[in-house]
Amino acid sequence: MESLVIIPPKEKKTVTIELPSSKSISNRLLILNAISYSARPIKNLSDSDDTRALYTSLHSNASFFNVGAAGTTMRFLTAFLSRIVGEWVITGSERMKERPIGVLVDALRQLGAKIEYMEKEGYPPLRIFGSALQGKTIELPGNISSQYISALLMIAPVVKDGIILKLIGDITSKPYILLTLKLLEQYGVKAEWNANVISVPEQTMIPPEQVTVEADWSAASYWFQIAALSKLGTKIILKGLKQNSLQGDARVADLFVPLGVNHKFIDGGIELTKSGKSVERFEYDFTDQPDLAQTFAVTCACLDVPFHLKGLHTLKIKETDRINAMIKEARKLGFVFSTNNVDNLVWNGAKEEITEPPHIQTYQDHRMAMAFAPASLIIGKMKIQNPSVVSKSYPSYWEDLKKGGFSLISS
Ligand SMILES: O=C(O)C1=C[C@@H](OP(=O)(O)O)[C@@H](O)[C@H](O)C1
Ligand SMILES: C=C(OP(=O)(O)O)C(=O)O
Repeated sequence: MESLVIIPPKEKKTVTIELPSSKSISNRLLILNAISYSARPIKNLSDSDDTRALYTSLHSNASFFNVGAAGTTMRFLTAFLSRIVGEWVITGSERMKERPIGVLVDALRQLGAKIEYMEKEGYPPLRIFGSALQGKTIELPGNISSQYISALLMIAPVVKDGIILKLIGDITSKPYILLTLKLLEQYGVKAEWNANVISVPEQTMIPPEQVTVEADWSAASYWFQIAALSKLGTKIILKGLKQNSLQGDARVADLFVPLGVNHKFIDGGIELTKSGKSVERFEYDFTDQPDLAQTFAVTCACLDVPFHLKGLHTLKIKETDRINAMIKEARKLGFVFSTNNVDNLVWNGAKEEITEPPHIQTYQDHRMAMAFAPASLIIGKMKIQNPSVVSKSYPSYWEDLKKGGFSLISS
C-alpha cells in the first residue's frame, strides 16, 4: 500500500484554503430532497466518498448498495429504504460490518419494517423489505450513535402519524441531532425536543427554493492544528466558514484559543493567527464533538500540553477503534498516552525517545491521517500510510497541505 512522506514547511506563511463542504450536511440534504421528492439542486455538495456513496445509491436503479466506510450513508439509507416498497440489500466495507446498527433496526422494526441481518446479528449487511411504516413512540438508547436518531427523524414527517423518540441514557453527539432538526426545519418540518423526547408529527414537507452546504468545520480543525504547531507569524485564512454555523464542530474555534490560536471572522471565512499562549493542561469532554478528539490529542502532545480527553465512548465504533489507534501511533511520535479503555484518553507528559522518522498507520480512518500529518511541524519528516483514506471527508487535504508549504513525496 502506498505511503506519503511529509516534510514540513521551513518558513512561516500566509495561506488561503478553500475548505471542503460538510459531508454531514450534504448527506442530510440528499436524504431530505429524496424524501420530499425535491429535484432542486444542492449547492456546494460535498465531493467526499461518503457523499458520493449516498448520491450514487439514491440515483441508481439497482437494489444492492455498497456504501463503503460511510456511517451516515449506511444509517440514513437503512431508514430511507425501509419505507420504499421493494427488496434492498445494503452492505459496506469490512469495518462497516463491525459497526453496530441494531438500535436503528430495532426501532424501524417497531414501526413495521422488515429487515434481516445477512451475516452477523446487529451488524450490516442488511436485507430490507420496504413497506409503508406506522409511526409510534419508540424508546432507544441515546448514547451509542446519534446517526440512528437522525435517520429516524428524517423519515418521521412522511411516516403515518409521525414518530416520537424517547431517548434513554445520556445523549451523544447532540449537535448532530440539532443539525438534523434545523435542516428539517428548512423543509418546513416542525419538531419538538423536550428533555429526552423528540416528536416529529406526520406533515407535508416543503422543500426550500435553494439549499447550500456549509464548509466543513471538522475539516477546519486540522488547520487550527497547523496554526497551533506552526511558527509565530503564520496566518491561515479558511474560506467558506460561517460564524453562525449549523455544525457542532464550529466549537473548535473557541477550543483552540487556549492552545494558542486566535481567530477572527472575516468576509467569507475566518482568519487564524498564532498567539503562542497555551494552557498548562487541557481537559475537555468530547461527547458533543467526537470527530475533534484526534485533532486535540495530537496537537496537545506536540505543544507539550498534558491532557485528559473525556466523553470518548463512541470512538471505538467509528472508522477504527480510535482510542487504541491513537495510543499506538502517538507512541511512534514519542508520546505515551493511556486510557481506561472505555471513554477517555490521557497524557501526563510521558515521552520516549524516537530513533527514526515515524511511519504512521491510518487504519482506514481519514481522521488518523489528517490529525497526525500536522505533527510533522514539530517532529520533522514523517510518513503516513495509505494517504488516500482522506477522501472519506476531505479529498483535497494533501493538495491543501501543499498550499500550506508542506512537501509531499509518494513512496
Ligand atoms: O450525523 C452525522 O453526520 C455524524 C454524527 C457523528 O456520529 P455519532 O453520532 O455516531 O457519534 C459523527 O461522528 C459523524 O462523523 C457524523
Ligand atoms: C465518524 C465519522 O464518520 P461516519 O460515522 O459517518 O462514518 C467521521 O467522519 O469521523
